[in-house]
Amino acid sequence: MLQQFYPQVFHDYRYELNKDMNLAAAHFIPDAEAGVCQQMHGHTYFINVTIVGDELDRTGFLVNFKTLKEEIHKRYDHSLLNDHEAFAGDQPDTIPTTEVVAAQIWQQVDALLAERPNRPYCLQVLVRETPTSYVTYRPKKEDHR
Ligand SMILES: Nc1nc2c(c(=O)[nH]1)N=C([C@H](O)[C@H](O)COP(=O)(O)OP(=O)(O)OP(=O)(O)O)CN2
Ligand SMILES: [Zn+2]
Repeated sequence: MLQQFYPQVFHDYRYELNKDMNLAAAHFIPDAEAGVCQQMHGHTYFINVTIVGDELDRTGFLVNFKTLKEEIHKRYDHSLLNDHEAFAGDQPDTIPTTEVVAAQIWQQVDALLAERPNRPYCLQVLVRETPTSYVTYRPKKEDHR
């Protein structure tokens, strides 16, 4: 299946965890460049997050798969993305394009992981908006905690 193709990130952490999820959401891109996508429309977004680390927590997890799903799926499923504060502005980094959605999910997941004593790290977020279009977001070296 097309959605099961993942770009590999090379690293030397001991553990790598991947969590897939689907969510249904609507959006619109308020710019003439977006053509028909200026009109509100929906997607079943496919999301994959890649988490790495050298240490596990006391449960033997890098991070619980369910925690990741709750953070992302619960927030955005069956919502209009433009209604969320992060996507409500008119600056390029607040328009709910696939690129910005991927970057925003990275920010959220990074904030969540920063609180964990075993310090896992999100190395990649993949957001597929349609069967033919996806974006991967990878933090720069200077974003590393
Ligand atoms: N760089 C980006 N380009 C476009 C985005 C985006 O988020 N980043 N988004 C859109 C629209 O929201 C649209 O929903 C998706 O566009 P597209 O892949 O063109 O959709 P199609 O299903 O029509 O693709 P086909 O391969 O032509 O069937 C537009 N551009
Ligand atoms: Zn769209």
